[in-house]
Amino acid sequence: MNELFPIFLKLDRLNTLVVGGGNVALEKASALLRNSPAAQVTLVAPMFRPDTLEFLADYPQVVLCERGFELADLDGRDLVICATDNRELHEMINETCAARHLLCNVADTPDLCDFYLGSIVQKGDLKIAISTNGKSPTLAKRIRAFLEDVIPEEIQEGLEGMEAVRKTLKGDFQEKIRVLNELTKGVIFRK
Ligand SMILES: C[C@@]1(CC(=O)O)c2cc3[nH]c(cc4nc(cc5[nH]c(cc(n2)[C@H]1CCC(=O)O)[C@@](C)(CC(=O)O)[C@@H]5CCC(=O)O)C(CC(=O)O)=C4CCC(=O)O)c(CCC(=O)O)c3CC(=O)O
Ligand SMILES: NC(=O)C1=CN([C@@H]2O[C@H](COP(=O)(O)OP(=O)(O)OC[C@H]3O[C@@H](n4cnc5c(N)ncnc54)[C@H](O)[C@@H]3O)[C@@H](O)[C@H]2O)C=CC1
Repeated sequence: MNELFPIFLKLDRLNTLVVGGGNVALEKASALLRNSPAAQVTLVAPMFRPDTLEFLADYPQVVLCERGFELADLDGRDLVICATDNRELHEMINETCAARHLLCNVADTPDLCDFYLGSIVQKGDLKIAISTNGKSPTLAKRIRAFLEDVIPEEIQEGLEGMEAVRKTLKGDFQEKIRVLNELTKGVIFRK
């Protein structure tokens, strides 16, 4: 059983630190910023790869610190993602995060993670996060591609229509639920 609890974070209101500036850091930073383009992200690393710098150039709010990690880098953070090639550093950061009640993800090291990143399907306002409980990120990627394929682009019109109806419904909560259930009965996934 997958016991992970999924939530959807507002990364523009949180402060995220990515430790590292190489390939894996780019993967994690792009997962953050493609989902939340206004995410407040700081990266710290003595070396940033050109691909990383090129990607981050589109996000002017992102802060880069070109030096090794320092403990003070954890001050004021909400989330920390470790993506260097230094396992001991990751262990130290992970322990410090635990002591400070900071949520920490260590790329490719499930044992040191408080949370995992998921595979994300995006269609307008619809977002689906997929987790395989760490069993197979590759299978998660395949499932994402499948869902991207089968969910129609028109889902956005459906969502906007429902939002409009929802705003017009006044009064009794139970009645509201009844009307909304009725309206969505025949939508896409007919049983
Ligand atoms: C536990 C977790 C922790 C975390 O990193 O958050 C984790 C752990 C590990 N990943 C590894 C490898 C790969 N990861 C990917 C890809 C993704 N990995 C992601 C998440 C997660 N990866 C979390 C679990 C998510 C879940 O439950 O499903 C995704 C979904 C999200 C993201 O990272 O943005 C993103 C797909 C995004 C997309 O495209 O949809 C690929 C495929 C590829 O790149 O093509 C490979 C190579 C092939 C393979 O191994 O499958 C290894 C072995 C490293 C080694 O061999 O050294 C470990 C460590 C281990 O398993 O022990
Ligand atoms: N590239 C990949 O897709 C995969 C990588 N890995 C492993 O993940 C690790 C990272 O891989 P890459 O990102 O490709 O390496 P990389 O060499 O591209 O990046 C490593 C980054 O860590 C930074 N770093 C090193 N010491 C630091 C410190 N004290 N403080 C802050 N930053 C520091 C470096 O400056 C660099 O930016 C490696 O151990 C690699 O074996 C595992 C599976 C796949």
